[in-house]
Amino acid sequence: MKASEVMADLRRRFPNEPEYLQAVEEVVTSIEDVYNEYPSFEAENLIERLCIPDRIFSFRVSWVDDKGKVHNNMGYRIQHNNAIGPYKGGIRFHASVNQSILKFLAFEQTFKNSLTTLPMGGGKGGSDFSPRGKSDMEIMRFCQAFIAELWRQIGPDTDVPAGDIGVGGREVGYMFGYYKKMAREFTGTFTGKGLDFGGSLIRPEATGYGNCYFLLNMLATRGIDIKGKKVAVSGSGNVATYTTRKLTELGAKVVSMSDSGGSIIKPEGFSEEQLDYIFELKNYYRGRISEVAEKYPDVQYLPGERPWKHVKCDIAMPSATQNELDGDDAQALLDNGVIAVSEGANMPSTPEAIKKFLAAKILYAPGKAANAGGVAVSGLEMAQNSQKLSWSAEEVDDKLKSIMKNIHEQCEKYGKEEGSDFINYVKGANVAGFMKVARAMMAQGVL
Ligand SMILES: NC(=O)C1=CN([C@@H]2O[C@H](COP(=O)(O)OP(=O)(O)OC[C@H]3O[C@@H](n4cnc5c(N)ncnc54)[C@H](OP(=O)(O)O)[C@@H]3O)[C@@H](O)[C@H]2O)C=CC1
Ligand SMILES: O=C(O)CCC(=O)C(=O)O
Repeated sequence: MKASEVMADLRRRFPNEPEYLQAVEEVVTSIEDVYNEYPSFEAENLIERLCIPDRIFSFRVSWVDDKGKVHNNMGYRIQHNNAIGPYKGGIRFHASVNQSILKFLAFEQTFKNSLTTLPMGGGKGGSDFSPRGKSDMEIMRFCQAFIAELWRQIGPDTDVPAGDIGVGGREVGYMFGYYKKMAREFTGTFTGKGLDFGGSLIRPEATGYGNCYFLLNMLATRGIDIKGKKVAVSGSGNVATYTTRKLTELGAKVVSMSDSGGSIIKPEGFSEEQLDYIFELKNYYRGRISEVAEKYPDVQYLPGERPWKHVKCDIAMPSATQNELDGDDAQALLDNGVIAVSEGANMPSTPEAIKKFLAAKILYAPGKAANAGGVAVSGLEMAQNSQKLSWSAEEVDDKLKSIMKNIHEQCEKYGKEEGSDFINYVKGANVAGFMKVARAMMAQGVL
């Protein structure tokens, strides 16, 4: 295959799906050489079958708000690839959700899940419904209406959803409850469930903690200690807040956080009290990040800004959303001496930013490797559910550490540049993730 021809064809067929095309281009470009070493791949047009999702469900979700007004949102589930296990991936509720965004996420998820070494295929779903400002009853009615449409397409061995932006424990609980009622079964069809009904210890922490474990593995390749390092984090949701918890435990200093309204910065690092306040504000009270600066005068709020250009840091961990760090942001980080970028979010760096990080040969980990801890612990939750057992927090955390170490090793194996010590984690993650899925697809015939 020629990556440029594959992309030209996909651009012609899916012209209005920029995020999907962006995610696919990165992968096809990185795997082009290895793909061409296996003529049987091309003979079975594997690349096209891998890039185009197995199927897409889209549907209207009608629900009634607290005042009796009827709203209609769009709902989707993308079942991308199940060569190595049931479709698996989160559900996103955010006003910006569309088919292109979910197709990029489902595509990325396929390679990420492969990297975990657990038997999970790739999928993603969601809705353009925004949970912000909605009451618990409105959220519940929306989740029930969403699952009323989707429940027939998912199941413990078919497709296992979980959380993502705008979907946390509360939403998973409502969706699981309604699924259970419709399907008349109590199985592990969702992960990220409450601990009282089949959830796994460490699942809420897993994406943020896993990213820190991956970062430690990267820093170790250059003999760098994380203690005292300044870390710019973006976002203030599930991934970002557990990232800052682990960073603090490891002795690093968090110098920024953000939400869709703007960023907060503190060049010498937030205190533990401030980070605890942010954790509660965002996870329990659903407040705005600007409130932190109102409470603490030594914290600066920058409305409408992303943190990257505004505060010096050694390490950046973008943990909010896609394309939140562009070429100019990357240049500012590099000018300020950044040594590592480890992505908590999915595809937060634009292609221009990635090019700059790779050219500067800093430690740069793409989301599909660095944030795989979340779905990995989801895979462990599925294993516990099918065994009807719960493992201790220590056992799950140990498994998470060893999965992240293994992902790092796979990236090193496929991404180390010849004649140098530099590891191209983008290439490493894409090739390693691809090879396992490709072998499984070849063994199963043209489907
Ligand atoms: N949850 C998980 O287990 C995993 C999540 N991820 C990825 O991590 C990222 C964060 O997810 P998660 O923490 O779960 O989601 P949350 O909903 O818990 O938090 C999302 C955070 O990002 C901010 N944000 C969302 N959209 C935008 C936007 N368009 N511009 C600026 N800020 C935005 C939100 O701000 P606000 O509060 O204003 O909306 C919030 O601070 C996503 O890319 C997700 O796909 C990856 C692997 C696993
Ligand atoms: O836990 C999961 O199934 C999915 C997590 C997720 O959405 C992701 O890895 O992007």
